[in-house]
Amino acid sequence: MAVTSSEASRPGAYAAAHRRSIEDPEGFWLDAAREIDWTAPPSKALDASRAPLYRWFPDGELNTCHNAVDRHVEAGHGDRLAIIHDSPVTGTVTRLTYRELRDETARLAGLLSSWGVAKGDRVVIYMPMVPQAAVAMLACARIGAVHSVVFGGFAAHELAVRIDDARPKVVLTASCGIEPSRTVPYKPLLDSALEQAAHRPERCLVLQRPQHTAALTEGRDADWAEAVAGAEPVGCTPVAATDPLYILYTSGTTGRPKGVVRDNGGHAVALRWSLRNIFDTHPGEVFWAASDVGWVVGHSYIVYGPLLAGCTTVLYEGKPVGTPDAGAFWRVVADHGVKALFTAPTAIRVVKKEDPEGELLARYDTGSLRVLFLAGERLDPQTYHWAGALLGVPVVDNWWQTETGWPIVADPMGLEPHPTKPGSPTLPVPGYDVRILGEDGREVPDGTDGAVALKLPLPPGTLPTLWGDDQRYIDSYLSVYEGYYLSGDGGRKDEDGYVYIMGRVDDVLNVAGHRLSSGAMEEVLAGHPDVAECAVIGVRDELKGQVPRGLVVLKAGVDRPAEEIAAELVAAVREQIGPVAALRRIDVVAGLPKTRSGKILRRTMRDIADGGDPALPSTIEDPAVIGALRPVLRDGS
Ligand SMILES: CCC(=O)SCCNC(=O)CCNC(=O)[C@H](O)C(C)(C)COP(=O)(O)OP(=O)(O)OC[C@H]1O[C@@H](n2cnc3c(N)ncnc32)[C@H](O)[C@@H]1OP(=O)(O)O
Repeated sequence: MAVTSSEASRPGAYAAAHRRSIEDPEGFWLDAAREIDWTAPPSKALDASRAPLYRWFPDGELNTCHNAVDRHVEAGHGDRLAIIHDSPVTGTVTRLTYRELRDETARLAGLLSSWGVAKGDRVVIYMPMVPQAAVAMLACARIGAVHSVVFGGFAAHELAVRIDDARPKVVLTASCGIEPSRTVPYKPLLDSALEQAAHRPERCLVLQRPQHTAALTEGRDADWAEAVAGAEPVGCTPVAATDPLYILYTSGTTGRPKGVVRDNGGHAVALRWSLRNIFDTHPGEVFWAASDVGWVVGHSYIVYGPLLAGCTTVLYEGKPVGTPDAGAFWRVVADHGVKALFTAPTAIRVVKKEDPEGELLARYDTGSLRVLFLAGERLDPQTYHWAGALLGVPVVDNWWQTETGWPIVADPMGLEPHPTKPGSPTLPVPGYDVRILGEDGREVPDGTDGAVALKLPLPPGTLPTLWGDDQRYIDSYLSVYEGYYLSGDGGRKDEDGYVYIMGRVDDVLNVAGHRLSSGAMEEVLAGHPDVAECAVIGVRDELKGQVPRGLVVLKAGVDRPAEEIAAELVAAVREQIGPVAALRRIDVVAGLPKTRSGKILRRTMRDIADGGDPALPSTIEDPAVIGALRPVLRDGS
C-alpha cells in the first residue's frame, strides 16, 4: 500500500517503508506510481535485465509536463498559483497560475515543434532565473524533447563543451542575467560558445530582457516574445517512462563533465513521493528552493517536484544578502506564505555573517514557515544551531547528488520525523540501501569511516546512465565495488543507523554548494604558456565551505613576476570556466608532491591546507617537497 500523509506520524512508518522499499521494491514503487497519471500504466516496476544498468517502469508511458501542469488544470486547479517569480534584482514579482503556465508552455512547445524539434531531440537552455526558464523545461517535456540546462555562471567554453556533448537542435537563452553588481549579457557568451563548439544548433530563441537587449543573428536567432506569440499551442506527447527527460552535466574529477540522464517515469514517481514523504509539502502549499534552475536542486525542487505535487513554487532571482540585505529570505517567506524553504548551508552562513543576531527577521511575519531544508554541502553544526534557534522551526539536513536527483539521506518529515543529530542528515531514505565500505569492499563497523556506497539497484528517479556513454557510467560509479554505486563521498553510520557525510574522497570541489572539477581548472592553468605543472585543491572556507586554490610550477627560464602570472591565471579560469569557479588564489611553487608513479598528492595538500597533519604515503617521491610547501599551504591569507 502507498504510504499516505495520514500515516505520517505513525511511529515505525519510516522503518516499515524503508524495509519494504528494499525487500519489495516492485510493490513499493508500483504503489507510489499510482500518484502519477500514465497514458499506459506500468505493469512492472524494475527492469534488471541489463544489470548493472537498471530501468524503472519499462512498459509505462506518460508525459511529465502533463503531470506537472495540465493535470492540475484538468482537476479544476487552473487558478492556483504555479510559479511566483520574485526578482529583487529587477524589482518585480510575477505570478503564473497553472492555467497560464499550461498556455505559455503549450505555445512554446508548439514553436519548438514547428522548428522540427521532436521526441528525443535535445534542447540546451542557458537562462537566468526567469519563469521562462521553467516554461522552457516544461515545453521540452511536453513534446518529449530532452532538455539540458546549463548554469548561467558558466562561461562560453563550458557551454560549448556541453553543446558538443548534447548536440542540441535548438538553444534557448535570454539577453542577460542580472547579478547584484552587474548585468551579465548571455548572448555574447552563447555566440562565443557556438564559435567554439563543433556542433551547430539550427536555431536559437532569445528572451529579450529590458535591462540589456541582445543583437540577434539573422537566420538563426529569433525573438522569444514574437516567435511564441505566433505559435500554435500543442498538447502533451506520451513518452516511454524510460525515455530521457533531461541531461544535466555535473563535474567529475576530469575536465570533461558527466551528462547525468534523468528518465521520465522514475523521476515523476520519485519526486512526487519525495514532496509528500520527505518534504511534507502538499497541493496548494508554497515550496521555495532558493537555488538556481541550472543545478539539480533547481530541476527537482524549483521546477518538477513542487509542480508534480500541485504546489506553488517560488523562483527567486536574488541572493541571500545584498538584494537588498540579509533579511531577503525572510521577506520572501513572508510575502508569499512559504511553508518549506530549501537552500544550501552556505546561504545561511552568509546571512549569519551579515546579521549575526538575526535582527532582520523581526521585520517580517514568517509564521507560514514550518521547516528549513538544507543540502548541497555538509551542514556544519554551528549553522544548524543558528538557523534552528533563529527560525524556531526544524532544520532538516539532507544529502544527495546531481546523479540521484532526490535525497539519499534525510529526515523523512512527511513520513515520520526523527530526532536530529547535528552533523548527520539523518537516515537513508526509502529506496536507498546505504552502506559504508572499506577499501576491501566489505562493510565497516558502525562508527568507522569508509566510502559511502549505495547497493544496487538505485531507486526510481536516479540516473540510469550517462548521456551516450553507458561504459563511462559503469567505470565512474559501478566498477569499484561490484553491486554498488560509489557516491564519491566518505562517511560513516552510527549505532542508530544515522549517516554522517564527511565530504568528497576524490578531487571534486564543493564551492558554495557548487560542484566544480579540479581537473577543469587545472586544464586552464596548464594551458598558460609559462606553466609547467599545476594542481588545484579545495581548501576549507568559513563561508563557502571550500574555495579552490591553485599551485603552479613555472617552466624553467620564466622570470616574469609571480603575481603577474597568478593574476593572468585567475582571469583565465574566470574567462574559460566562469565566475562561479571563484579561483582567487594561485601560488607559484618550486615543486608539487607526487607519488613515484607521478600522481600528484592533492589530498595530502588539501589536508595540510585545512590544518591537518596527514601521514605521507609510503609511495611519495620526495618528502622534502611537502616540507617546502607546508608554509604556503598553511598560509590562509
Ligand atoms: C543536493 C544536490 C546539490 O548539491 S545541487 C546544488 C546545490 N547548490 C546550490 O543550490 C548553490 C548554493 N549557492 C548559492 O546559491 C550561492 O552560492 C549563494 C550562497 C547564493 C551566493 O551567491 P553569490 O554571491 O553569487 O556567490 P557564488 O559563489 O555563487 O558566485 C561566484 C561568482 O559567480 C557569479 N554568479 C553566480 N551565479 C551566476 C549566474 N547565474 N550568472 C552569472 N554569474 C553568476 C557571482 O556573481 C559571483 O561573481 P563575482 O565573483 O562576485 O563577480
